[in-house]
Amino acid sequence: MQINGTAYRTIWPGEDGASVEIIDQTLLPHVFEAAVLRTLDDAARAIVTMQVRGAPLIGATAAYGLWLALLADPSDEALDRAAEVLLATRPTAVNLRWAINDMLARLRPAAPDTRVAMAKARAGEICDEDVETCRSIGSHGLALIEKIAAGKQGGPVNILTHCNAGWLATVDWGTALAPIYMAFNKGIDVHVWVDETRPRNQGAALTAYELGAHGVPHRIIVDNAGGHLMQRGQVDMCIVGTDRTTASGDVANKIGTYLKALAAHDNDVPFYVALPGTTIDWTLHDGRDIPIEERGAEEVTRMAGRDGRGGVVHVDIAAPGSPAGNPAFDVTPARLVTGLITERGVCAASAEGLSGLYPEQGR
Ligand SMILES: CSC[C@@H](O)[C@@H](O)C(=O)COP(=O)(O)O
Repeated sequence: MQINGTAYRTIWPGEDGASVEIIDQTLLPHVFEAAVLRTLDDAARAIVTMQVRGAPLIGATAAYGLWLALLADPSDEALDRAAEVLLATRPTAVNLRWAINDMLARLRPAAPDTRVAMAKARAGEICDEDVETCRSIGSHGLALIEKIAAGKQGGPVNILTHCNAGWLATVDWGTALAPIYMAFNKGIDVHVWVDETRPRNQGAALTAYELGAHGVPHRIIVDNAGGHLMQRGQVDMCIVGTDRTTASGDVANKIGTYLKALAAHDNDVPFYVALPGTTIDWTLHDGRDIPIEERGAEEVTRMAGRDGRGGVVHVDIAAPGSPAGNPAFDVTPARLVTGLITERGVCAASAEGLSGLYPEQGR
């Protein structure tokens, strides 16, 4: 996607041949700046501190993290240790495990002296594949938006999204936002309701930033506004991303997604989830088995922002001394999901729907 006329991906190999660059998402929307990762620890830290975030991008960063580890030490032991370190960074997004397993399956049989080049090449391929996958998700989701647009008596197609599942959460295009970008590019009148997505505000900070940079009409709303807007007929469809989808179509996504799905169900608003095949955990059938990340209480009790001079400020918003809980994801049961938008097409959120699109997984 373009920022100020320049096309960017969210991650790319450095020109020195020994580093990886990322867009530092902890500085957005105020500062657009790249950060340089030179070591395994840099890559792991970037995932833990959420300089990079979003399920597909976490996977891509882990793949490059393995390459950085091998640059320092291409031995079997170093490879296994690096995989362990990266796997421990965040628990919910299964793309992390997918990318690490994909890399290990190719790198373990290789001789240490060929591993480094192989690792860099495969990490690059994972990124390229992610871009094409998201582009396909966009085309399949576009057809759904077009259908809704055709059935409307004028006015924009109002789409509600939660958290950030745009190009910043992937290598490019995004998952939930890819269909929206394609609809906008095609001249369809779209308007996006952007859930602010407390406590880290990925909606207000990142989704709004992306949509604004691309010129897509949008409005930021507080997380609790969605149900009200749906009751008033002001939401035509919801599209969200996911960090892990079970083989039966239960969907883990940013905390608050489940409540939006309940409100959508109650108001007959279609609720779609966009995902690449790498986000499906074929080993799980019950969404209650998905590990849910518990994050620090300070994300709930304090708000971070910028003052007029661009400095970071933290403001305490909670009663001093009150404890806080911070589950980062929730699970929306398949029965509340209208359809899954994948790179292979749209299917029902069910075991039958998913195995129909990915028959090789059943073998
Ligand atoms: C295409 S990304 C899908 C999800 O990863 C996204 O919706 C989300 O919940 C991101 O959570 P985050 O905690 O910001 O990594």
